[in-house]
Amino acid sequence: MENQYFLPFPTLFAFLLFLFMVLTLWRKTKSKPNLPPGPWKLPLIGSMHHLAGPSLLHHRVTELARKYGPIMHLQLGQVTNIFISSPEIAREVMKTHDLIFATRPSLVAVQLVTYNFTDIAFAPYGDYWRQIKKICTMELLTAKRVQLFAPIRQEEVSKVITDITSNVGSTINFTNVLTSLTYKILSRSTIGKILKGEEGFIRAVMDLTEEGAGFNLADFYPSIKLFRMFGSLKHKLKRIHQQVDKMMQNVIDDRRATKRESGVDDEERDIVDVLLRIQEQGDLQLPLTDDNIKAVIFDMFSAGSDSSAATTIWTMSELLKNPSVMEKAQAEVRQVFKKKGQVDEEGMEELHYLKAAVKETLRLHAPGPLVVPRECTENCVIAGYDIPAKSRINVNSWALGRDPEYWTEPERYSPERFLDGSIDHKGNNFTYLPFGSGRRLCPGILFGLTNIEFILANLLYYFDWKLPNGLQPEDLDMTEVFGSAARRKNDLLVIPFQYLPPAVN
Ligand code: HEM
Repeated sequence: MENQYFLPFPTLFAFLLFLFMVLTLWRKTKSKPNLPPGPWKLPLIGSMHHLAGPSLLHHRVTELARKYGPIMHLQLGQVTNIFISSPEIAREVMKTHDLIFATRPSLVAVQLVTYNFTDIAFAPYGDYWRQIKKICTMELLTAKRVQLFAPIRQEEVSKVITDITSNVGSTINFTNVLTSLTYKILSRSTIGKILKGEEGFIRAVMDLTEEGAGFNLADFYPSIKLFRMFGSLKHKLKRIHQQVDKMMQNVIDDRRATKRESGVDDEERDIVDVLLRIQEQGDLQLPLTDDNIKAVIFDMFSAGSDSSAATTIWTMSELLKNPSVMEKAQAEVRQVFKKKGQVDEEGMEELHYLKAAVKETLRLHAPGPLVVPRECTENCVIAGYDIPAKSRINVNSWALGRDPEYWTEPERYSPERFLDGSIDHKGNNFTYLPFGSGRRLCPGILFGLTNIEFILANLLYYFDWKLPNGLQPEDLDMTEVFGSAARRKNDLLVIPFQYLPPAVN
């Protein structure tokens, strides 16, 4: 009798063949995500060779995006990197799916300088980040606090005005003057003083920030632990970090000692005072350690000082390069403060043209041209493409600000395009993202802009400016470099001429 449980051979063969084809097809569609387009890859390094060469990273990826499209995939070592350069797709990432992209990649150098990611900028999305960001926006950088720092701004800016007054007619290094001024305002607002050996501290913070932002092999091969343990970077970074750590710990210890000795809890004058009060209250879900406080102090310097100095220097460069814009900005400042005889904080709200000029600077020269990288926490679909979990997402704010589809004559410096006030700094318009957008939006917008605008208003009120050595405005070099911020490659040299003598208070 024929066995009823066995199929005839041809039927069995056809069935197995069919099953094999279905499985192969399923595996193909299942295991190969539909990634965004991108350039060809080599084994091990992926697309890294496409980034080799003298071009800055944001310039190079903008060039590549012209070929591969506004959502582009670059495999860099083991890490999937996604570059975005259209406002619609930036909106999908930073607004529609903001939660999935609300964390940052755990970069090796950053781990050390942020005390194991317990700062604000690089803390992974979660309870700690929510707590520290809330402290930052509700306590450290509120409008009231920024206003309380006004006397610091006033004092430091007046010292610079006096210095420049004694150097009228001579060439001054504007880059140095403004880097130091921005640092001093930030330092006094954050830790209440300017540390001895100021130059050393600025240099150390800049070095740490630059090393942290720099290329590090271990970040592209996260599974190879050996890369994490070795490398010259680690030693250099450790050495500078130890210096900075010691300085910050001394600040905290001194402050505690002063409070103990005086026995009074007088008003909070700076960010350290606020953080120590919050630490002592002890009612946080996750208690604040001294390391957490140092991580936040470091963030204030690293996120706030180079970005603000670079913006002020770029604005001055653009005004010098565009004399008609300089004339309008100066006329406005001089008109607004004519009666008072000096620049003060109350009049700042009336400086619509100067504020538009700063916005225009940030469109063309955002200090973070690729915002700050985010990491995707789960598989998701963006613009119809699969984005695997752990991909690094880079929103190209430099390309967005220069896209001819959204900006007329994008390379022209024209503050007028911002005068109607329809575009704000808060990342609601995805063609303009100098401060990022969504949950990770920069909390230092008000503080940064208040400092930048106040410094510029003073410089334009008291002085006229010329380029040295008969250099014509159109010949001013605007080449940029990228370190801790996108800044001028060459220092800005200028000659001041007194327009009004500084006010005597
Ligand atoms: C012109 C000045 C500044 C610019 C252009 C700027 C830009 C940015 C950008 C692009 C981000 C990333 C946002 C994102 O991922 O969506 C950021 C984050 C941040 N900025 Fe600023 N920033 C400036 C000034 C400041 C200042 C003055 C401070 C504080 C003193 C500050 C503190 C921070 C912090 C703590 C973060 C991290 C926020 C988070 O991850 O949740 N920034 N900034």
